[in-house]
Amino acid sequence: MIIETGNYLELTQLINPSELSSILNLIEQSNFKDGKSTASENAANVKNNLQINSENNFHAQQIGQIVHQAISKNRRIQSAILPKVILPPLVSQYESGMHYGLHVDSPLMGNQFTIRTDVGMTLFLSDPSSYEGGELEIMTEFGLQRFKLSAGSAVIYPTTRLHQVLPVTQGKRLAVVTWMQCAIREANKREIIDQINQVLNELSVTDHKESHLMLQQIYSNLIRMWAEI
Ligand SMILES: O=C(O)CCC(=O)C(=O)O
Ligand SMILES: [Fe+2]
Repeated sequence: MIIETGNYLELTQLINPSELSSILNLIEQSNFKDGKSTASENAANVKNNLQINSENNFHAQQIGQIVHQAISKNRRIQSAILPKVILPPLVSQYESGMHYGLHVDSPLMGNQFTIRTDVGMTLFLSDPSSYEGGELEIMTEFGLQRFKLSAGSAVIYPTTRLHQVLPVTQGKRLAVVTWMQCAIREANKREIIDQINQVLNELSVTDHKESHLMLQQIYSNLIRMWAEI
């Protein structure tokens, strides 16, 4: 029995190749703007990239829908993150020489509605061999972790951590970034809920019907105790 655990979720192929090419097509029809416009004052000082903003942009809204659907049907995300609200995503582009220095994301975000940002997500859109640099580097509680994932794969991480996008020195890095408010605010509680859910899935294919039912009750009651809706 392997229980996946932790607050850094790596999702291989969050979107499939056809969703990826739809997103890339939509991006081709959109215009990028200076990314400083969506950063808080402190972050704007270290932010040097280009962005497409979902608000008032039809193509970006369609990208948002594809990403939203992929998040909603992904069982690992639903189990470990319990998203309550997902922000309309931003599409970002880093060309050679661009980077996003060490920063902390705003705790509250959103224009049409405000969410508390519990976790952030980067969905990588470019083939990692097509650009140099551009790793997402997070100062985790276990030390520095770098992510440069395959096109279509994503990482979700606690927004409480300082992070940066290292300079792109060659090629172009495209990514979709978004933030979520979780039904359960604290990461350590979400981890317990996720672990129970994984044991429940293991038990569901065995004959331990009473244990399964009992654990389902514990799982449900803990969510009732901890969720803020
Ligand atoms: O592109 C990324 O991997 C993360 C970008 C980021 O940190 C941000 O937009 O706040
Ligand atoms: Fe960030």
